[in-house]
Amino acid sequence: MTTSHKLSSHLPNGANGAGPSPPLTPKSNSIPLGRGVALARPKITREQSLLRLQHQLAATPSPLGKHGLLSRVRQQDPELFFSAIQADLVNLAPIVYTPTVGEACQKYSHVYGGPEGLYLSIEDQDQLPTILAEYAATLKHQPQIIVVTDGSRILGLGDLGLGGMGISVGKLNLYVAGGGLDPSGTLPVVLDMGTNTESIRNDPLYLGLKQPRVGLDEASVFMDKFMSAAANAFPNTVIQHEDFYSEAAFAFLDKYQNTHRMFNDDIQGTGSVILGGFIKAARQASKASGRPLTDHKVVFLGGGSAAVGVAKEMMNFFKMQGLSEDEARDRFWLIDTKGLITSTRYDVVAGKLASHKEYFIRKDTEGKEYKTLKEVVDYVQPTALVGLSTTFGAFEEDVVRQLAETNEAPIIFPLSNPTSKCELSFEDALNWTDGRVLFASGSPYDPITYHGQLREPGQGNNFLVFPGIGLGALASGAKHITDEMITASAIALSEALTPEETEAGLLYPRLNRIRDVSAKVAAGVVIAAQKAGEDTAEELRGLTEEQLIDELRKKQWSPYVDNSPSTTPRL
Ligand SMILES: O=C([O-])CC(=O)C(=O)O
Ligand SMILES: [Mg+2]
Repeated sequence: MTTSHKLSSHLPNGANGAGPSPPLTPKSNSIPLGRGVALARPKITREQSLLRLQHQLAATPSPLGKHGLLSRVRQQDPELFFSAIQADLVNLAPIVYTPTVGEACQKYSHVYGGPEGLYLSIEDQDQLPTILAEYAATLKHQPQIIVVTDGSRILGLGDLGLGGMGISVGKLNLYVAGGGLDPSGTLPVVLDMGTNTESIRNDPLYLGLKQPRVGLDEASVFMDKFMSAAANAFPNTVIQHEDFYSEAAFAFLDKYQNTHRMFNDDIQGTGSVILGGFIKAARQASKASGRPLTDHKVVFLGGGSAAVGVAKEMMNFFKMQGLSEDEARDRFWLIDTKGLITSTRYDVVAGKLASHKEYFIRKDTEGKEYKTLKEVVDYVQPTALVGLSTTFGAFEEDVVRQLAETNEAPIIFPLSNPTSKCELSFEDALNWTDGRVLFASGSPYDPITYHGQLREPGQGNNFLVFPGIGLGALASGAKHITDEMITASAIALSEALTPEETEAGLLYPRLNRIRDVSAKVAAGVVIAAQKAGEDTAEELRGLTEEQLIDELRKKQWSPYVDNSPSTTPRL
């Protein structure tokens, strides 16, 4: 076997990526270490450090520049980093997370500023147990959440190979900022199996394997080795799968869901957050139209892992209204790149449809094919349109206007990320529906004053649930993350809005309450784990939802507060 790196090349400096790095030590030709050195440094308060960082951010014009600045701060001083994020989450989430994190992944090898987690190459797959055991031995605190990607489908930006590390780091930042996880309990991982993006392979600065991505069979062998090495080295960890291409995402979820404590954020996290938003939107729309909740019809543009995952999760809405599984499935129409997925379409007849889409094949189209979104909307007359197509502007004016003609309150969720892939902007959505739209996008849009009224867009991004799912699984000591736990996270999210937020017509709680929201979602997950008999945390049994939320809230980590694991059990 060829080994391109030494073992140590997998290991980040000091602790893990988001965890504390060792203090900077002076080089040998500078003043030697000692009390005198400390006295000879400027005396800086935390407030000054934070203020300086805020000034530097304000003076850095580009979002990517701000992202780079914050990444460097996170590596040197995580408490300062997280205090800055907590002080201004609404403005900084789009910098450390979607949409800017997408650009950071695209340019990862160019802006690389040092290791941020574990970079595991398929060439070293047989050494994974050693690599992870050695890594575990360097840590003071074991990781609690691992986010792992193979970089094969980063947001809607395609195969970015090793650059996918950026998304693992970004997700874990929100686990800390939004969920209250201790940063020393986070471990970002990228599995490098090559990349199918030629321009990346040809880039002299590219840090990953310069070879085409291995096929699913080889990837599965590597994945097996990773999952078992990770479970052995870190037995209490929750593993979040992120941004694997659809086929791999479904295959791995299917394989590990019942054997490991894991979930797939794109299939299940996105599914949950959209179910949560749809529960609110469908109620509002039915109130406006007077039509029953079971009458909603949902057209999806997109047939990837997120689309199928979301549609399956949204079926729970109809089941909650008493529909059977078949009746619930019947409320969905999925369109992929070849049009509406029907039983008579040529690739379906030829048995060439990707297996994850089979569940949603329409059998009632009587041999007719519907190629475009417009044709499908004409045919179905839906009440809701969901976009997971990664096609910018795909919800065109005529389609949106038509939806507005047949619905008092049209539900439109253009969910593709980042903003450069979004199907419809908030502004167009308002203008083309006379302001009647119930809107949620995956990436953030600013509020807009429409006809004198301030309108706030929903952001149906999985960050509203994945920290709660991970923390709930962790706190309950659940052996696995069941479908019921995922659905519970969606229901908890839909119940997390304050009366004022509901009154303002919001579909999701405001981001500045993310810590409360994550605790509420996590409590829902804990209760579902207890009901399913999956939990092992006996001390949480018998607590009410309110008591659970209190417990979880108390354990949330904050910068500069000594809630280290030695004194307080961590989440
Ligand atoms: O990262 C995000 O913003 C949401 C997500 O998982 C994706 O788009 O793949
Ligand atoms: Mg994702």
